Amino acid sequence: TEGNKVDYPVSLFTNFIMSSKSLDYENLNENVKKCQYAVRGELYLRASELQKEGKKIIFTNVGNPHALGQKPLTFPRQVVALCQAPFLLDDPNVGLVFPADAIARAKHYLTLTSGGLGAYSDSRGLPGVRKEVAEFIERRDGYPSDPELIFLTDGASKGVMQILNAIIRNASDGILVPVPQYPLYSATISLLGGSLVPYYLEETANWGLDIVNLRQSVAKARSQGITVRAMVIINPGNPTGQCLSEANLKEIITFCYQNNVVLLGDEVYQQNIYQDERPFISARKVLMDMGPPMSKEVELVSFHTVSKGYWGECGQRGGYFEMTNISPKTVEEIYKVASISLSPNVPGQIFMGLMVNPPKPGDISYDRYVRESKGILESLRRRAQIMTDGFNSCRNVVCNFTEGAMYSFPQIRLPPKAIEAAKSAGKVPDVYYCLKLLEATGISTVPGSGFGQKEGVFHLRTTILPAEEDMPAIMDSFKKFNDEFMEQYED
Ligand SMILES: Cc1ncc(COP(=O)(O)O)c(CN[C@@H]2CONC2=O)c1O
Repeated sequence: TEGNKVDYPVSLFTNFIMSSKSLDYENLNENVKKCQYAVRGELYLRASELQKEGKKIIFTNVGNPHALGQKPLTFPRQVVALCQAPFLLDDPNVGLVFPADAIARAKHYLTLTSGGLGAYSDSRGLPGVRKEVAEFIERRDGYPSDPELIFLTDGASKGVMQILNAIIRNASDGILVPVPQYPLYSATISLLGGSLVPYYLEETANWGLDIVNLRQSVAKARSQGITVRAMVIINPGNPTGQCLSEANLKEIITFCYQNNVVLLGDEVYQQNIYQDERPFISARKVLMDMGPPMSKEVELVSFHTVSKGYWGECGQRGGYFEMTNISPKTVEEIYKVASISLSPNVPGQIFMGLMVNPPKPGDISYDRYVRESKGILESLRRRAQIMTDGFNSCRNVVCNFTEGAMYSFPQIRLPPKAIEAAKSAGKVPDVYYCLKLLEATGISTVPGSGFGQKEGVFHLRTTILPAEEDMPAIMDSFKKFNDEFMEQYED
């Protein structure tokens, strides 16, 4: 060296400049590159670009009620506000702004935490809130529930990922997923290097589950060397909105018992029911009703969230999963992995506690809570009907009624010339159609191909969340676009 100048061999720099960087795309985990999540995919990105260019966009791609104007329920926000700012509780005028039951509830939750909302909780969540969830399940199903088998999570998504992570060992492990499916499942299975085993819902049977198709899917997977380990049900369905009947659930539980498959019951839309023929019944209740051996043998994990229902508190990231007939050693392992992330977010946990244990008759806040929640649910039911009727008024569109959840999933019959045009544009037909819809009307949807669908059949998914007063105009705008599209491409 001369003085303090260090002469490095040129090869070192050459290597440095020539070799790609660790986080360059080509060096990424292949499973990361493989996974897809259409709900915030190409259409959403294009809609965001158009919004930046000043176009008015109606983001009906995500089940995100507050982003579309739904007001939060008052009581939970009062309680969590006081929990977030406990110094307000010391203000002599607090009772002038907050109702006594909200004040009392906030004080209760603060005693459950170990130092307020800023402190980590147990990795499974606050025991006091897990107890509230267990009591909710007992009231709902009529069977005891153990708080020790309930883990609170940052939204149901994280719970689903934790459980799939525990199940999937390698590419030979198959997970049965309903198609059309919510792409949290396909994306997570890809990310974890497992195999998705599709079972097709029958659109002409109101997206009913066909047990024969289920058995065929399993047989095909096994012939390919796949071990089917778990079965996902989404009830009510996303994107399809169907509600499973008690008979369906009995068939599914029997199937899981006969095939030694763990049932993953995604029940995040259990509050979102828009018809009376098939009210929500939990997989756990049906399992317990069936009695031994199944009620003792069939492994079940049930998921719930504060993001849906008439709460719509998506951003609070509150969720839980409950484990039934899962071996204690496995529960410990799942707890061990949960502890890596230290703690689910505490405000989200409190929202979960409030959702499963809302104001009761006689409470000061009860009337307002019932008025607000009933109002939201009744409006969602009306919007589901407006949207279904709007789609079915178009000659090339057929749409099953949204029995539950918060989506409409119409089938769009595309003429050959449109399919040709899509091909020339290098797009999947329903992506092409949804992009044209977006450009013409600002309505941002998700193409059916993002959820999986039968070959040669095309759909789009939209939510029933736009404000009720805007719904007729939105459906008129859709109908106008669709009629013009068909004029252009129909033979
Ligand atoms: C069936 C299903 N399970 C789980 C989740 C995740 O919920 P968390 O918010 O609790 O993680 C969603 C969210 N639905 C997405 C979000 O909005 N639109 C959708 O399709 C869902 O539809």
